[in-house]
Amino acid sequence: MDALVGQFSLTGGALLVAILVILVRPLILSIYNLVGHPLSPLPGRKTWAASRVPFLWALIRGKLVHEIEDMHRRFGPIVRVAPDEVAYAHPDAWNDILQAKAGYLPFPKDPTWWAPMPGAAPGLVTGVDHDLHALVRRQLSPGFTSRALATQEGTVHQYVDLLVERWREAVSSGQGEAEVDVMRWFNYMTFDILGDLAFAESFECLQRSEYHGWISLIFDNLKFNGAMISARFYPMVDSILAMLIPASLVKAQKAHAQLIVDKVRRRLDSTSQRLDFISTIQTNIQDTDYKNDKGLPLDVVHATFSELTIAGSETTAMALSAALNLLIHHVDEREVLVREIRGHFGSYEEITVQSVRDMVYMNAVLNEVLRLCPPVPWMPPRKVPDRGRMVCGRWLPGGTRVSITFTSMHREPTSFHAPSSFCPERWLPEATDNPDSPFHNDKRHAVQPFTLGPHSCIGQNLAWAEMRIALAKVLWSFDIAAPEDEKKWVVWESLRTFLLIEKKPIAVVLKPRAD
Ligand code: HEM
Repeated sequence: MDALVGQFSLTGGALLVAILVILVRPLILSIYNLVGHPLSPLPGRKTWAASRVPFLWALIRGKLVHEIEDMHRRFGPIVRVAPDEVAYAHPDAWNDILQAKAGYLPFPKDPTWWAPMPGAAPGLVTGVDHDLHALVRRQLSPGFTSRALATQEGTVHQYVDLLVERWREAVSSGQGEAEVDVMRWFNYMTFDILGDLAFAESFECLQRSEYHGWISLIFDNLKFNGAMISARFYPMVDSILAMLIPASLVKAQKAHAQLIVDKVRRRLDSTSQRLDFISTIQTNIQDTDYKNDKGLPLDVVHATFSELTIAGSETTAMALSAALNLLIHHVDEREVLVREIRGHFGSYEEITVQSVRDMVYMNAVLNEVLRLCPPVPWMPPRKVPDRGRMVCGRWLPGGTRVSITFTSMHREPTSFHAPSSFCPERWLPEATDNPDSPFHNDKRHAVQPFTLGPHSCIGQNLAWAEMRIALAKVLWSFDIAAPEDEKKWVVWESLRTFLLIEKKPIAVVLKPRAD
């Protein structure tokens, strides 16, 4: 009996200790985070400073960028958003975090956010190792130069023309007008272009007027991927979540990984001489350890091309969808742009990469679209190197996470006049050159939708070419308007954001141009 009582009290004692550890440890940690942590003096919401939980909860609900923007408006351009993380809406942060400085490398990517899923190989985006990233980037870069773009231009026209043709068909079968979901159609177009330039075979979305299964899987799992990454902060939750992944999803993911492997193999086996994304690395692919060899391991190539397919399609489609969504509701700006496009060209065929490049108002519109609706909503954290560094004039200890939400940076009231309004004129020479313009003092360099430094967007030349050509050809061909039913109108700011922005139909009414 005594032994039984002893055993009970031993078990009870152990339980008590366990409860104390589970409950009291986080409490003590939260108090330390609030009053004793080196980041304690920074402004922000106390609940977010005390624990990582509110941050992750906001991410899982798709509200992270909205909540952080709200904090910036209340507390200023530098806020503490988690016990060990600071978010910036101050323009100096771009250079301080992302650019190399005398004797210093830029801040490395935080592996908690950026590293590949367990068992997966790293690629260009998930390559947190500096040497690996530099090697992949060096090998891919020749496929993204202006010279390469000149040879790739025909592919861009091919799919933009197919989009315009599909929309013409919709208008004629709709007796002179059609309502289309431009989000869906621009995604068809950009994925087809990317597929062609990366693998020499399109995803055939425009031909079939539907998403390829590979793309649907990515879009359907936006929320899930955010949750998976959030779980990395809590190893126990991470392991449990890994066990809860439905077998059907694991199977679908494997099949889709295999699809990229097959596409890469077919492209490598072909004798094509064109300058696309793979041709420049074709001779350097090796099945060896990259540290001891100049070649790229094949699994790194697979991971890179999988990442490239998403990074190079979804983003440009988002920008174009946002552009039309703004233009259907801003009649004056739309009329100026349409006049510029229709006055500039004698025919549809005259629209080329070269001829659209210097269109002043179109560039102003697109810059303003990228400022208000950045396709990549959030730059997940970089980490301050071990010995600590200055960011925006303040010392941060090594290991601090630093991040930037583009919408907060791009709408910071201390950087922009009328920060939340659609004003393409802020980008025109009249604003930059004339001290009387209300936009003269705008900090335009705060707008960096492609970021800066060695990890900045490798595809920005192509993105600009696609955006300008597609916008010019669509507005050359059609008059556009908002649907009459206001329930179909989309407020961009209300879209949820996981790691990417959620896809919602953006309805636009198309008619053949009247003039
Ligand atoms: C409007 C369209 C686009 C926007 C706004 C955009 C934006 C971005 C941003 C913000 C990054 C992350 C940079 C960082 O972590 O510092 C990025 C990276 C990247 N983008 Fe884009 N992008 C666009 C289009 C494209 C296109 C068309 C391609 C390729 C065809 C592309 C390929 C990539 C790749 C491969 C990376 C990773 C680069 C690296 O880590 O070295 N993007 N992009």
